[in-house]
Amino acid sequence: MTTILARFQLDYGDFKLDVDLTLPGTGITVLFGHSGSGKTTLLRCIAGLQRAPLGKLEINGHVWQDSERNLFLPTYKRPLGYVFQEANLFPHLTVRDNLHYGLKRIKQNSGTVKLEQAVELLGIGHLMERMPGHLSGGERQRVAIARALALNPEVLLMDEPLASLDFKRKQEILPFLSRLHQQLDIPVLYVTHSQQEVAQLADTLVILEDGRALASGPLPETQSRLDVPLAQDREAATVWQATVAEHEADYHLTRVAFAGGSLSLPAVDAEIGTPLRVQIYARDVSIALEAPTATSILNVLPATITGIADGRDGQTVVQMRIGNQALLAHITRKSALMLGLQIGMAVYVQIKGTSILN
Ligand SMILES: Nc1ncnc2c1ncn2[C@@H]1O[C@H](COP(=O)(O)OP(=O)(O)OP(=O)(O)O)[C@@H](O)[C@H]1O
Repeated sequence: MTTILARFQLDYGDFKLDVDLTLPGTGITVLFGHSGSGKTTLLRCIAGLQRAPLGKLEINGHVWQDSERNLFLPTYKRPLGYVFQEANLFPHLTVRDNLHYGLKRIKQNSGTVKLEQAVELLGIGHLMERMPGHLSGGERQRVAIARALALNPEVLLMDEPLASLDFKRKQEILPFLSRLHQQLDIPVLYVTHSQQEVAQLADTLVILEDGRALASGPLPETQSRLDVPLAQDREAATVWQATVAEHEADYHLTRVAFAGGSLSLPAVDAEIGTPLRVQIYARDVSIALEAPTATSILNVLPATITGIADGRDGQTVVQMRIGNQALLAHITRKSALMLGLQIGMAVYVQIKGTSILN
């Protein structure tokens, strides 16, 4: 399996970047953190737009930087796509010409993504003869992403590509981004400070703070780590990858399977086997010591407590595992004491609500 090794040390005076990351060579890795945490600086180091004095970067086994050997591949020699916050299309060229621009310098048909496939994936076939000035912000950004993909990159770097769009446009474009990682093998490094984008897109999450990686790993594990601030947040949630297993038409329900069992959800219009992302807010999870026998809640699952921490405002944050899946619960401190919750205890979780993200 391909991996991305990224080790950088850089000093701007007030700000220092110091990261040592091993990231998967597939799927979407979200670089998440507050403004000023170093997300863009890290992405620029990976692109070679910023040269970290101490740095090692290896993509797919190819070394793009190794300061010990004084090796630094300039940006134009790095097979990458870069999507910025603003689409940066040439205003005097049609969408078609924008897409073809830059293709001349790369070997056609040598890689995994063809221009036609990028156009199809981003749903922009009907826009090919338009000028950028006649596109919506979301359409412009889709063209910019297709243009980056058509370069056949070994890695796609995206720096807050939705930040300049309003809520409605963001919602329009997110499904296209989800499709990228379902249908392409290119690793995507995606910068955002939006928890919603993390939930909808991330396979791997890197949490940056003050130029350092506080945590890095698969999304549900990283979201539910008790030593990073996300788990304490009022909007704390865990996102599970699941697949549609069965439709219970009489009840208007769909059963989805995940690594630790199955969940009943309000009916989903999707074929059996369709992958789904299911978000479970920590506030929607309650805990019982015995299997509740009389309850209206459909999703009751056996779990093991793996961590307990104080939360805000009289809350306790409980980290659990259900099969291979991590889950967070926010319960009152009083309930945690009354139940005598401890690490290693076998409990039952009741999930009051779920939301489907794709
Ligand atoms: N060329 C530079 N010279 C000096 N300081 C810089 C330079 N570029 C960025 N910085 C500083 O480095 C820090 C990290 O900036 P960076 O843009 O990487 O953060 P970010 O997490 O992407 O923030 P945002 O979400 O606001 O874009 C900031 O304090 C910024 O002011």
